[in-house]
Amino acid sequence: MNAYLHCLSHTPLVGYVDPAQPVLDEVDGVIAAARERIAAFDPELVVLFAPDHYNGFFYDVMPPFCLGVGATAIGDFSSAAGELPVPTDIAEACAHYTMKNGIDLAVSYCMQVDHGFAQPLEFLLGGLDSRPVLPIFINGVATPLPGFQRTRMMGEVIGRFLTTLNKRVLILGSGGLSHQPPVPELAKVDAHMRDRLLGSGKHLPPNERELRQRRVIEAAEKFIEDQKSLHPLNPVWDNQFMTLLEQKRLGELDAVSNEELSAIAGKSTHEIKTWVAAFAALSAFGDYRTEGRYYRPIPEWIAGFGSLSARSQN
Ligand SMILES: O=C(O)/C=C/c1cccc(O)c1O
Ligand SMILES: [Fe+2]
Repeated sequence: MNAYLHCLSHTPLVGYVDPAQPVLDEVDGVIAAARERIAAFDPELVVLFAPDHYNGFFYDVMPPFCLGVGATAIGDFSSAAGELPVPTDIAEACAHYTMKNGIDLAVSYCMQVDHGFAQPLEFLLGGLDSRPVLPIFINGVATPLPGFQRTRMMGEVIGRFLTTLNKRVLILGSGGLSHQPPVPELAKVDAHMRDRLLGSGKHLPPNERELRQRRVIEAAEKFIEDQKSLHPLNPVWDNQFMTLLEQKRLGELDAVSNEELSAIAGKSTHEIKTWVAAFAALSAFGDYRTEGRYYRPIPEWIAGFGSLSARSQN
């Protein structure tokens, strides 16, 4: 019974607005090394905590957490599209266990996911379907958001469930660190976008999909020139956060409110709750040791870009 963890920033801007070649090579090297460690661990099951960006979850029903008993990636930007291989029996057992243990976890038998889920599976495992996956959505953009404490508790319960399986489990967290790309906010949008955020955005017409992606690409191009055009990246916060995880001080984040986090590091930084859930799940396996820590602010990708592995010690 052991577990391996990897948390990785994602960004759909890879291949659209890239940093200089030496930075690309550096990131490629970091990801290749993580992929090798994961391959050596040879996971039998992957648990993936990831957010959504108004591609699968909308304000018709917006859960803080949702387990996909079935899930399909839409292939936004250049991410992979297709069905995720979710083991139904394990997913259903996980949902029951989690609900019985005090966490209200929504379930979806047809969860639609985007690059937030697809990218780590592609980068770290070579594709969407290489291993059985339990995909767990954590709302990181649509207020009201879950807080750090609740997210940590959810991760701990999922982790306890995983320890019952007697399998080699890979736990992934996808997103963050500091960043604020141009994601629409319900309180600020016009009637058309409001309708999209309330649910009609689930099947965007191709021209609107193209416009949406163009808006993000243009924001990245502008951000390279003017780092005040979006909320600035915050390497100090990002490094403090990674140190907290390394030092097993997750609980200290409970005191940070969502409003504070948005102000410190940007409104999409809530994606780091996927890292908190992942580390909390790993902690259910006992002591852990981190490895492969990497961080670099990459404005081209609108991302405080981080990568961190950890292995359970028993
Ligand atoms: O518009 C989107 O779908 C999201 C874009 C984005 C950009 C940069 C970093 C991220 O984590 C993103 O999801
Ligand atoms: Fe994101």
